[in-house]
Amino acid sequence: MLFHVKMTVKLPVDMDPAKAAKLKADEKELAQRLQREGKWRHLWRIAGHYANYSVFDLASVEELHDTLMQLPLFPYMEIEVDGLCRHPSSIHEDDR
Ligand SMILES: O=C(O)C[C@H]1C=CC(=O)O1
Repeated sequence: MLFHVKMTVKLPVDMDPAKAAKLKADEKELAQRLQREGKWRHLWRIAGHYANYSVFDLASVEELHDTLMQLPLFPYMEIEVDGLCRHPSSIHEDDR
């Protein structure tokens, strides 16, 4: 199942810079592992915002929920999710 996810990161302005740096490093490590596993298919920065548009390819809504909750930055994110399905006019057979 494909999911389009918008993540907007809102770190507290008074967060300890070392704590913020650790959270970002841990987030990057997990994000790159999930990309290597084929679960996090796209990761795009939204220009001008500390936010991203992502596409996840996961087995279920439960797996999406668990994956998002594992993200180190999860407590500091606003997350919007849309489920995706194949468009009847799409010419790309590998769209799922
Ligand atoms: O920077 C972000 O958009 C937040 C988050 C998503 C992946 C990652 O490495 O950090």
